[in-house]
Amino acid sequence: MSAQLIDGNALAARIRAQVAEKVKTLAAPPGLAVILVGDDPASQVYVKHKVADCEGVGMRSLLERHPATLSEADLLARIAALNADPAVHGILVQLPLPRHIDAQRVIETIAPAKDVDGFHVASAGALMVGRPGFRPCTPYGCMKMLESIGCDPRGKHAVVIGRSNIVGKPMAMLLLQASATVTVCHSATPDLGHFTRQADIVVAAVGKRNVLTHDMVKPGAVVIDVGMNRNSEGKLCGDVDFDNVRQVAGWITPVPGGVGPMTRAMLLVNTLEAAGSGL
Ligand SMILES: Nc1nc2c(c(=O)[nH]1)N[C@@H](CN(C=O)c1ccc(C(=O)N[C@@H](CCC(=O)O)C(=O)O)cc1)CN2
Repeated sequence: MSAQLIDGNALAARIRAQVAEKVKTLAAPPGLAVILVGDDPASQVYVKHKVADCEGVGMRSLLERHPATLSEADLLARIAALNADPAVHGILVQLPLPRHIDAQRVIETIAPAKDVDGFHVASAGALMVGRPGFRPCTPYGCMKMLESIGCDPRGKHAVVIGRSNIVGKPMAMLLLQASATVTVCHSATPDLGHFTRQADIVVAAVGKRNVLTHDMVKPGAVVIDVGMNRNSEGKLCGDVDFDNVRQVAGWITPVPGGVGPMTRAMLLVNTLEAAGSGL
């Protein structure tokens, strides 16, 4: 039997519609500043979508494009100015940044109250101790996808493949907070399949094609694919061997059309929250 698809495009559209309804009730539209440094082609596409998403739900967006030669000091000065601007509720700096800029220092310069990416150490700390705060958009979107199919992580074994600060670690924390038993695997994990075969929920977030194959999945498991890679024909694909894993899994997210659109939708939810309103 083939797994059921978790349609990220459809769920994201529903969330955007809810955000748009909420924005209409506000005295002033929430404002999101999006900073792009350099000309990475994928980043250009993502920020274009983010700006369009804002407009689609009635939010204000402020896109700042800077050349790859922008100095770190100048970028920090721009963030300080946006921190002080009351019309800007959320600030995001598109990653990756050029090598000469320390991304962590940049993130730490964003006012925690405007950290709609949820990458600031204050947001990460709040997540760690279970306090309210901005949740990073990708793992937040993955949790919404689980909720949408009625998958309550409580008591389930979840395996997260990947330990990045923006996906793997916060994903593990969110699943733990939802009372899953969580295993985090990574590049130094021997025999990855030993762990994933025990999982009711697998989240693959390493950025490497075919990290998860059908023999590594428990029948009926929920498989969430965060990967964003290109195959040998240049086609977008995830970390999961989709065609084969879908024969074993119970639920699976596609790439494209899965986690990506949800990442963008949760950015809108965080921006709404930064403007003082929740869904
Ligand atoms: N400041 C940030 N930088 C980055 C983040 C982030 O959350 N904040 N995450 C990723 C990139 N990313 C968001 O910025 C992102 C990637 C992909 C998608 C998406 O919608 N993907 C589509 C396919 C798009 C395509 O055709 O290329 C899909 O999966 O259907 C949204 C957001 C790194 N940087």
